[in-house]
Amino acid sequence: METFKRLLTYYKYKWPLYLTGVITLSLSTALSLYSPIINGEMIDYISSQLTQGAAIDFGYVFRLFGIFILLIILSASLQYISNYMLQRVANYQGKVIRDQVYTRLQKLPVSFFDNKPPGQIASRIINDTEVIRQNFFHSFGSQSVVNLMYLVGIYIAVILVMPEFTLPMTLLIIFIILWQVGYIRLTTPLNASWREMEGSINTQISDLIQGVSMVQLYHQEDKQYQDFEATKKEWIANRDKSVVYDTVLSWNLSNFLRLLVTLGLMIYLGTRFVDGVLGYTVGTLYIIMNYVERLFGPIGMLIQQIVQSQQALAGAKRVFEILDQVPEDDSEEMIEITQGNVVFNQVTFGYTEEQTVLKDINLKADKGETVALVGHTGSGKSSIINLLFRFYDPQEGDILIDNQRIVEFNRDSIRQEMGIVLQDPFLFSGTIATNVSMKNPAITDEQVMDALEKVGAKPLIDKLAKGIHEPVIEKGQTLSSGERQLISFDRALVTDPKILILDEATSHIDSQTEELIQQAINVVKEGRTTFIIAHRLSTIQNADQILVLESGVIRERGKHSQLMQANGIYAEMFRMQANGTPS
Ligand SMILES: Nc1ncnc2c1ncn2[C@@H]1O[C@H](COP(=O)(O)OP(=O)(O)OP(=O)(O)O)[C@@H](O)[C@H]1O
Repeated sequence: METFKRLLTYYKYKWPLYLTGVITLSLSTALSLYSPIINGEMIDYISSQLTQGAAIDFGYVFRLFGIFILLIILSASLQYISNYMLQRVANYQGKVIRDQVYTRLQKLPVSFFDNKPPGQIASRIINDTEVIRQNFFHSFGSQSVVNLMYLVGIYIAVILVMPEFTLPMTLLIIFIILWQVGYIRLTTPLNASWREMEGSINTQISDLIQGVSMVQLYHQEDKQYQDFEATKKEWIANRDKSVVYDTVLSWNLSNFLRLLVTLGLMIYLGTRFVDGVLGYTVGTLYIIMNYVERLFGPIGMLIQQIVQSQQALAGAKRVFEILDQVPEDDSEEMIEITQGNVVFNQVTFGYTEEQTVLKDINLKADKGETVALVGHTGSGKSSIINLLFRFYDPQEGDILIDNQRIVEFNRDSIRQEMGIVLQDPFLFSGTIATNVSMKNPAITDEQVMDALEKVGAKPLIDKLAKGIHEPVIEKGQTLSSGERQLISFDRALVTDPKILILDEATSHIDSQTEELIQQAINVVKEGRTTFIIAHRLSTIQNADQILVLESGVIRERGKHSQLMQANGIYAEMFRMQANGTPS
């Protein structure tokens, strides 16, 4: 009920248009329901004239017929206009809810996305919001209003024409409502698990698309297909069950009731024959039969719409789960970074309470210095950077930039002064230029080009037909990983950050590109505080400090020569790499 009420609050958007749509629709319904009365009058007039042997006034008949046609045309036109208005409202409401989910996702802490498959989240934005738009705002919010009006209109009309029908009709409607409650109770859990399964299917497909090369490389096709098949089977079983409920309980019910009511009406009329004379005119009979016939259409559709609204409610629950996530509370205070001096003071951190990932980290990196973070996989190198970016905050200790505790400052203002080059840089759809400038209008093409030249990427641009305006497709898969890195160096350079993070910038590339990239690193490092996460120790021999991490603790620190002299973990890693054994 909470979810339902919350969806209703979306009617605050475009409510004047919605109201106009509903009023136009009421008019259309009233006209449509009035038309059989005109027909009934025409039938009664003709039959009474015929039985009395009197002449038929065709002018009168045509007038009635004309009114009937006019009513039908007017009603259909008004219905078209109201549909248009209500559909527009539904589209707008759908857009609002989609925007809300999207902007909320952007503001959520990075930790929200830990352990959440991207497919599941994408499914909430795309599928669930679409089901809400279609099944609730459009189908339930507007179409069911049409049907409800029809129903109420017919109810009132029948009471006026044949008052003795009030009780049976009321009982009929109560019966349908009770039937619905039972039906909804049966199908709600089914619909909820159906939406979950859709999310799971999305995840599997997006995993396949993103990791297709790995799947083929490791011959995982069959295994992946089996997993997909299992989810699909569950999905089909769920849908089959739902189809059984739908067919047995909804449409068939309405057909069954239609037969029952027509039969009841016939029996009742049979009892009304007194001395071979029926107490109603032929016109009244026509009106009653017409209304009874029309009654079932809206009931059937209303049932469908209630069913569909259940699917929308299941989707809405999942969407509201995201909307209810509390965005990170962020300080309004903007940090001012002029130097980029970084200090970690007794920092202890874990992603979860149970696991400490970094313990008592102390480090100091001044402007222009290069600090290399070294350690086996999982030792905590990236976690240090995550803390510096304020993707997470430490449980203990302080991180300072230019002597300011970063937890006290606005996250964006901190990140604005940081540049990052990842080992497998993420390129967005767009062009090379937009990937460098990150769509910042303040950055001109000349600046982009200038930065590209500085990092030695000019030859790459020269060979592209459209230069820096060459489209980037499929996350840059048409470029080599070295080329992607050069672009991301450029991205880092053009924003002129005070602090630079290079994440394994020299892995996975041939020696020629490595040289190019090494030169690019030297250019972008100039005058900035630089953190390098490197596995290839040969590239960090000139670093001002090398910190050797092991299980979240800094075990060794110093320059390359000092660490080699100490003959500890670093020296062993270095020797192993020099001998060609991976660390
Ligand atoms: N988002 C996360 N949620 C929970 N645990 C995490 C998360 N990210 C990393 N960890 C854990 O924290 C520890 C340190 O990981 P981190 O990524 O900092 O290591 P790393 O030294 O950068 O490793 P690599 O060289 O493989 O990138 C690991 O045990 C890892 O499993």
